[in-house]
Amino acid sequence: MPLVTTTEMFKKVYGKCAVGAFNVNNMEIIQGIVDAAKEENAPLILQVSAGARKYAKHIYLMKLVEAAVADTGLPIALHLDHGEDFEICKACVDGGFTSVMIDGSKLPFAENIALTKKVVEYAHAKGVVVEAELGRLAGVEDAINVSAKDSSYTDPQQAAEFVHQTGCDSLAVAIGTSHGAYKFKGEPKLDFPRLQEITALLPGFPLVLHGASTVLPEFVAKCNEYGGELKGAQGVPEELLHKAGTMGVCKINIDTDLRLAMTASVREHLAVNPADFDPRQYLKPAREAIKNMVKHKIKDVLNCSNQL
Ligand SMILES: O=C(CO)COP(=O)(O)O
Ligand SMILES: O=C[C@H](O)COP(=O)(O)O
Ligand SMILES: [Zn+2]
Ligand SMILES: [Zn+2]
Repeated sequence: MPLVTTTEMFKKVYGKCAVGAFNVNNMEIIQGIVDAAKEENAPLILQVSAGARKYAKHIYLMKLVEAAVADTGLPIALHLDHGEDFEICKACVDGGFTSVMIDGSKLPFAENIALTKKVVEYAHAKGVVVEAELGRLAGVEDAINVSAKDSSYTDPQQAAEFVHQTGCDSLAVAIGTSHGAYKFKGEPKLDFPRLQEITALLPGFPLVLHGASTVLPEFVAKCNEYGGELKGAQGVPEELLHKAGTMGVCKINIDTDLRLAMTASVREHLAVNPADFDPRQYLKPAREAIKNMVKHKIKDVLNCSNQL
């Protein structure tokens, strides 16, 4: 089984649930994630950021992901996360990725369209699919006023126009999520009426939610218990993610929860076993922590077990 694109996965899950897209940076992270997906018989997207490519190198990540496919037999999509220009998208298309994101969300509307279109033309000619982004995932504060929200959240009419003009295969939307471990100051909220409007204007079209980690309290607590300093960390509640998965969101991006699971495990292990110095002693439980967390996401939050 070669790497696959997301086209068939998204068709299969549309309106029912979302596929988990997990950021990968090294072998233990990849192994923890794919072992979980294998046990859940779930579709899977592994994504690589520009930072991950720089840290681990394209070829190492590529070979590790190919090894994961050979080892598990799972249909896995390999995706570039937040490609910021044509060149990095081209490098990933040419380098064996099956999906790329061109993130022109910081550009004016017309420039975002032009850049996305250019990437779509190049990628589609090589059988690679393209995720684009419209709207800004700024940190959302409780007191955000309506006009600030209107200028940063995805405008439904613009979303429809953007998709028709660019020919992109999926679209990341801004409805209240943000990247990292500090997503909300007050009560976590997503703009579901806005999501509903976008879905109504783009029926059957796959939407993507970035910044969708839950920032699981058990990992935050464990980090803090063993010397960490994560004060006020808060993510997207699981039931909101589950709901988004029934409203046209087909891909849910998770990175922070992987980082927290791994760091909590390493901190605990080294605190409890101060004499240990073999990396395998602390990376093995860290890999296991990632696997258990990802299984929980797939099964209980995204609801995409057995969707192959
Ligand atoms: O959107 C993401 C990667 O593109 C990750 O979001 P989190 O920071 O919420 O995990
Ligand atoms: O959206 C960002 C992802 O969490 C990737 O983060 P990174 O750029 O630090 O690898
Ligand atoms: Zn973005
Ligand atoms: Zn993102």
